[in-house]
Amino acid sequence: MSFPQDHIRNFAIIAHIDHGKSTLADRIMEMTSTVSDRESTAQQLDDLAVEKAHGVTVKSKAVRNYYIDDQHDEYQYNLIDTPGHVDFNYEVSRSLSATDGVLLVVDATKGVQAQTVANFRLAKEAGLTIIPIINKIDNQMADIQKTTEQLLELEPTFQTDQILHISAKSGLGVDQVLLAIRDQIPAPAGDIQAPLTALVFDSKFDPYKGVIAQVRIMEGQLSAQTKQVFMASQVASTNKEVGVFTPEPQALQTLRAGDVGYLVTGVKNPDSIKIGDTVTNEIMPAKQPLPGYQEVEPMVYAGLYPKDTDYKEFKTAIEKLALNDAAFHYEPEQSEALGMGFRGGFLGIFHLQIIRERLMTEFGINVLTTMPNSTFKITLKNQNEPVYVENPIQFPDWSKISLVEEPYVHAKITLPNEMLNDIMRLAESRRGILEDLDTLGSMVVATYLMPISEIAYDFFNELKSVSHGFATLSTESADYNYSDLVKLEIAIDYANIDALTIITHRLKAERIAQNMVTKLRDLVPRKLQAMPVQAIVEGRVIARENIPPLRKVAAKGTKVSKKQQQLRRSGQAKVDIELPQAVFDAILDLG
Ligand SMILES: Nc1nc2c(ncn2[C@@H]2O[C@H](COP(=O)(O)OP(=O)(O)OP(=O)(O)O)[C@@H](O)[C@H]2O)c(=O)[nH]1
Repeated sequence: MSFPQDHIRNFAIIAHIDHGKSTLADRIMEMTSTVSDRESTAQQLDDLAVEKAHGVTVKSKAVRNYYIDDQHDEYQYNLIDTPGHVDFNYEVSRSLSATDGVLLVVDATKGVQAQTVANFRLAKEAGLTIIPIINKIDNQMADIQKTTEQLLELEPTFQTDQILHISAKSGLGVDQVLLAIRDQIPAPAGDIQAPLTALVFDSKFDPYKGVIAQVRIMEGQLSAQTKQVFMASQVASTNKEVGVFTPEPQALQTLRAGDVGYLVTGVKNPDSIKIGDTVTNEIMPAKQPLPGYQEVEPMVYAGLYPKDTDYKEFKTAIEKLALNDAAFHYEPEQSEALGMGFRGGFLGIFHLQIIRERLMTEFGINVLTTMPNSTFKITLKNQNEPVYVENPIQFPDWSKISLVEEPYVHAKITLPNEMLNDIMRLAESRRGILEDLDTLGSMVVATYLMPISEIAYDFFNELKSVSHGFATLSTESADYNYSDLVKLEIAIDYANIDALTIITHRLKAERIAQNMVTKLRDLVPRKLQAMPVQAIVEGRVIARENIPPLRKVAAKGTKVSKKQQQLRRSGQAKVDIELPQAVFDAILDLG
């Protein structure tokens, strides 16, 4: 069924974590009879197994709903679900560009929180209509007045009587939300007769259908079985099907300007469709692509190695996963200790965990991940042009280096006023330099210049724990800056273990080295003879422990000769040492 544009609304729900976004989405789907009561299970939109396990929404999705208003007029409501975790901010902005307005949901028992502020800013920057909603008014702890004041501090142009009061749980007041969407969010613009431009805002790989893209049609129309071109990647194909999620996929003849839907691209290679690309018609192409999304740059890199899977199968899984996740980058890598694998690029540690779990749940592949690091910019003594290194193993010998720089970010931390001192201490311990301090009612936005490597490890979790979940973080890349970094290598039984090499700040090297050797002593599987674990920086052993032998009395003749030691160090004689994931996990905590 085709809808006139003025009967279409495209919107998203944004909120701080746990403020009730998914519950409201469920209720809207129920009340627009998209999903019948029978089908309704808790949190319809979170269908990836990982999302269930973490209780957060990882991938965006658009669902078409049909709303019949008080005048018995029928509207098409396209609801785009957005993720909540800070690592996925890029997905929020991407989903927002497919909408014309947002529902800003605030929990009445918690009030405006950090992610409320951060998401509000993203929506405002995108020029979207914002409908403020206070949720959980059924809860005894609800403080509607205070929450209203905080919303007015956030946006003085909000009118008190326009702020909606609801219980997403019981459905109370949600009818007013449906009316406000009709009355306040603008209908999509876009000429149906113009050449096609459609924005790809998400995509995934289906083993039977190939690449399926989610698109917002900006201009023109896209029909089933027509020839289309992806303007950035220059891939042309005849699509197999177009349609919408209701939330089950439902095929349609045509998607028109203003519609949000899916496109079975007819493309088999997961690599060739990029999120942010513009789809146009091959016969009547658009002159210009839409302004694309920002290329998402990884913040951290780590090695990914299959534990008991064939490399080819692993490679296919990685390719499919990357298609579904524009922020995940990868390239082949080889390690002496771990064999063939990939160097993955991620937005942060949480993103890395998600990828690891998705490989397990969606592909049944168990992977081992090495210590994450950021990119290093190194100027060598005899060269002018710097080299960029993403893998600690390729970090040059210290004697050849004249300057090491690492990427910094502007880290914007939004937090309640009274926590400022604690957060400042935390940021300074991570080499943060305060750049800006901005007050927004009861909240403060502190901006720090910080090395990505300091944020990549566990900064977000620490921030959460120091602020009891009240602070949020968003980052924007800054330039490279000088850092006194050193390469810390680990040798077990005199053999360098490449996968354990890390780059760290000189002032932290000794503490980290001592922690590493202590953990390795306990975690590396024992052998018949005792084995030394050494941490080496710039040719010097700075920490050492012994892995005890399996039995108290060492077998005779297992002592390693000086010559043998030398051969092992230079990699000419291999030692067979098993590295369980526990080793890498333990070292991850060292930050
Ligand atoms: N009392 C009450 N509880 C609610 C209401 N809305 C949501 N909740 C509860 O609040 C919790 C969080 O709700 P969700 O809908 O999962 O929150 P979310 O914002 O989608 O969370 P993320 O997906 O993790 O960002 C759940 O336990 C809900 O049952 C409400 O109106 N009243």
